[in-house]
Amino acid sequence: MPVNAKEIEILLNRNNLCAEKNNVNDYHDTCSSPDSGISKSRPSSGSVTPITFSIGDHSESDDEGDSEDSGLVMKTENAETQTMLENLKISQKEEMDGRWTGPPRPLEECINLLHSDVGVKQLSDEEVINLVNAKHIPAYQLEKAVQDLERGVAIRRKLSCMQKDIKGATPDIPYKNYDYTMVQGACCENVIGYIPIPVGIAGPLKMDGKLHYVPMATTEGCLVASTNRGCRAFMQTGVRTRVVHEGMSRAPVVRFPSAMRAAEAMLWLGESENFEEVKQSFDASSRFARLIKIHPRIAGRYLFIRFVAKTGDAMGMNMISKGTEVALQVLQNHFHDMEILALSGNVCTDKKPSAINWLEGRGKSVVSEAIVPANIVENVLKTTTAALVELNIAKNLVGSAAAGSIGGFNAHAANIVTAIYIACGQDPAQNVCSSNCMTIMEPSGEDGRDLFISCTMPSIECGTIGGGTILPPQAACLEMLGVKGANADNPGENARTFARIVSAAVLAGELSLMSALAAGHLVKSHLKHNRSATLLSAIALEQQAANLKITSESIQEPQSRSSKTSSEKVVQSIKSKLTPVSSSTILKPENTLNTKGEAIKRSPSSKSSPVITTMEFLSVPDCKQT
Ligand SMILES: CC(C)(COP(=O)([O-])OP(=O)([O-])OC[C@H]1O[C@@H](n2cnc3c(N)ncnc32)[C@H](O)[C@@H]1OP(=O)([O-])[O-])[C@@H](O)C(=O)NCCC(=O)NCCSC(=O)C[C@@](C)(O)CC(=O)[O-]
Ligand SMILES: NC(=O)C1=CN([C@@H]2O[C@H](COP(=O)(O)OP(=O)(O)OC[C@H]3O[C@@H](n4cnc5c(N)ncnc54)[C@H](OP(=O)(O)O)[C@@H]3O)[C@@H](O)[C@H]2O)C=CC1
Repeated sequence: MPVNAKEIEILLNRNNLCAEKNNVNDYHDTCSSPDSGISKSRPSSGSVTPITFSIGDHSESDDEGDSEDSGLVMKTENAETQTMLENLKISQKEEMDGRWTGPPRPLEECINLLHSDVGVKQLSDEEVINLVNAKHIPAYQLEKAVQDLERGVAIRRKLSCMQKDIKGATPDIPYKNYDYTMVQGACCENVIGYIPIPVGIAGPLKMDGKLHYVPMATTEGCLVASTNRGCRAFMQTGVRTRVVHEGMSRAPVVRFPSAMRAAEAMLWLGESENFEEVKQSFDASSRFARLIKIHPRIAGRYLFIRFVAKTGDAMGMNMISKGTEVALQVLQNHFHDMEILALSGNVCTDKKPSAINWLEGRGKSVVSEAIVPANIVENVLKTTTAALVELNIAKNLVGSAAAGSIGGFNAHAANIVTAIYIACGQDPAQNVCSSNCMTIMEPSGEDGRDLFISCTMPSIECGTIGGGTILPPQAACLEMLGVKGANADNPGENARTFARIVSAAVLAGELSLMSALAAGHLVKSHLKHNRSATLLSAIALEQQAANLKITSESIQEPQSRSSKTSSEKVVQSIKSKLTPVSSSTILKPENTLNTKGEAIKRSPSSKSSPVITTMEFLSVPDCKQT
């Protein structure tokens, strides 16, 4: 179908909006939001949807967003615009090849096409949406229905844009050029895109004689810099690590007719031949999961049976859950009156704070240590061993005890664990127990000016295969650490190495943050690395403008959608929209208050020129200080 001028205008406007918001739009919607050009139109006959999207004739559009669109139409004389139009024509034609571009056809016709062999690809997005709304396609199975992963995601975005509450948000969530084959059936459902998170690198981290570069995905400025400084401090002497225990756990809750009967089952599990019988079934469920311990805990008629298993290179929750289900069948063969209440009874304990993981361990239990020479403590960390040791006792040991902490005898292990977990495709919810850590610092060397530091982390739940580790960017981060996937020669070795790296990186993070706290540098460093100066100066300008009572009409929505993604644009738009203050809006010097609410006395020079223009105001250096 030929592309008409109105459509191109609308597409261009959408494109323009996206580009304005993101500067890059190759992974964004060009047509996903009513705000960005898709209009409501009356449903055609056969359609059951109260609101539909029209990609065809927009002449009848009554969308309230239209006026916004028309205000943004670009002049076609512009050469750059012409090129964009041509590109859009081409891309639209490619997109439409073989797909219906006319007004939606009757529902019955679409249903027939849906169930035909080749027909589904011919349905327009609008027709697919009609089928979803008429409950012929579940919205969560769009990818399967249209036999195209990215198109399925794109249509779901259009559907979600129809929900009033979220329609404005979706275009800022990228979705294009992503490998959804890895996501389907493994990592996420009802997909509408992905969230890009900045990934920094800390290192080299010298650990057990090898250098590692540690990827960390975070939005907390200062965190990577801090961990990097810790790594730098370890460069001379290195970090030593050891995995001291290994075992993932799953603890179902079962119930018996009496507490005596529950006790009987508990004692039965303690017999070695019975353990062997259960283990045989458990181990048969996987090539890598190996039951090493059963730890039952009784509470009246309830029995919590904590199965502990090695899980090779996988974090192992799916594997161990599968094995546990089989093992429970064995137990039920012996105890017919045993009632299985749930496969997880919280004694596991997964993704919740608990003493049991802190005491018994879960996943990999790792200890790491390093000695930092006095000159490094003083020159790189800007503090002293004595100050660090004293602070560590006061904060990480006494402070955490005073807070009633379980496993939180550290400064910020969770920061490092979570950033590495997100980068490396771990289950981020497992940061809860994986961050259990006790940091110990002691004076070392002949004069006690060197620092001994260690971190003990009993429950690092991690893997290098399974879960999110299969996604290409996350797998690349594991690759950077040399631990991607299964270790063919020695299954489990990659996951153990990964756990050691996590622990060594935590050691680096602990050392650096504790040093910053001891030196009184925390706030200074976070104000430098952890606050958007551009955005804040834009906000400060807005506040200044408001304080100076510049007419509200002269500042039009500085935080409007089209400008909020670029703080520079906010500044620019404020600058461009601020007009010189007319004499009717001149501020009397005595009406101008400083931040303490006191009247600001103007200098004679400012008095001699009573009309303060906005540009003058913007150039006043003090305006940053609000
Ligand atoms: C920010 C620093 C590192 C500056 O530290 P500095 O000593 O002023 O920096 P420097 O310029 O002298 O450089 C020293 C080394 O730091 C590294 N470094 C320095 N700058 C960078 C950078 N931009 N990017 C990457 N690496 C950087 C780098 O390794 C460098 O060595 P070089 O390579 O030059 O020989 C320091 O002040 C610091 O570590 N601050 C602590 C920040 C921190 O740990 N934040 C974590 C979050 S706090 C929190 O969330 C938890 C909390 C606090 O609530 C928990 C609690 O209750 O305790
Ligand atoms: N089910 C649950 O209760 C929970 C699940 N999760 C989720 O579980 C997922 C992770 O489960 P997990 O069991 O780790 O991973 P998977 O479910 O992906 O299982 C690992 C798979 O890798 C195979 N494998 C191949 N080589 C190895 C090797 N060297 N070592 C170990 N396994 C190998 C295993 O084989 P084989 O089939 O022979 O075992 C198994 O099929 C994550 O997405 C996480 O978010 C998180 C918490 C709870």
